Amino acid sequence: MTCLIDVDTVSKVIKKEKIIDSISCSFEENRIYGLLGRNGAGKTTLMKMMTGQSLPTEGDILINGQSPFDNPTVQSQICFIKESGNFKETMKIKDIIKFAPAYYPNLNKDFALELIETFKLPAHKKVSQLSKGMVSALGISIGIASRAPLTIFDEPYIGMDAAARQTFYDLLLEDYTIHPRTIILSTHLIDEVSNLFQDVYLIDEGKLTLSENIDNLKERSFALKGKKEEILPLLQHVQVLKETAFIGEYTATIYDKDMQLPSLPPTIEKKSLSLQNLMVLLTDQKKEERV
Ligand SMILES: Nc1ncnc2c1ncn2[C@@H]1O[C@H](COP(=O)(O)OP(=O)(O)OP(=O)(O)O)[C@@H](O)[C@H]1O
Repeated sequence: MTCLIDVDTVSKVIKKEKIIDSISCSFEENRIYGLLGRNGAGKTTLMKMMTGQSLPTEGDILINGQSPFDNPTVQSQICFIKESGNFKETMKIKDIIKFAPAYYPNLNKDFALELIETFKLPAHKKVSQLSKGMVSALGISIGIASRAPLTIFDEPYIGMDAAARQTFYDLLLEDYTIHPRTIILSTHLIDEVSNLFQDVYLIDEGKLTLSENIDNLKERSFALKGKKEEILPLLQHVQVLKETAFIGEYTATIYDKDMQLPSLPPTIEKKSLSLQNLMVLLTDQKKEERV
């Protein structure tokens, strides 16, 4: 697998505040990444640096070995769809599609028009005349049709209803299967999209606190339910995220990163954890007291 993006000890200071704190990670070619984290964690700030919209204060970001900043060759390989402000308000949808290949050389105009129709967008209307959900659907249509080797969506579906969001996920996956590319999706609707992700990166207060393959994450995070005296001795080498006790029944929610948990007796019930719950627990500032 070829590395597309190399983020090397990157920090970003804005107005004397360290927003990104020494992040190192890489993004491989043709994989789908979930970039997750709480509000204000630093996801957009990192994506702006990866797309060359701002420079790191320290460290380097390279796309195929080159800095994306002020680099039209690299920029032409990137499509970054933000939660708003992607298009000029005065432009009509049909003109946005007409001129889009100038920015995204791989964009397939016919496919873009097909997507516009799928989302029932009025091609003759200006962006300023569209509803919030329609503007988001326009961004998503351009993002998918761009077929850019690096396509980044930052919370792209503000105002879109559940059915339209599902259409987005289905179309993205369908087109990715035929035209693989690196896709990074930042979202708070984690469970809705978790099936799309191949890898998950979690940012917490500017630091990269987790980078893991989705199958590993699913396999290694769960809740154990049973008698406290039976469960406690098993928790020596795992990360305990939460403990609860209710009428003699004890539950420990754990992340067993290094697969250290011994085999379980039949008296202990093992329940899987949703990705959303895992992310909430991993970023929970008020760590639960032992019960
Ligand atoms: N131009 C700026 N001036 C001052 N602070 C900024 C600026 N841009 C970002 N920040 C701060 O950086 C932090 C991270 O912001 P960022 O937008 O990267 O978070 P995020 O993880 O994308 O959040 P969300 O999920 O809410 O979109 C926040 O505390 C934000 O206030």
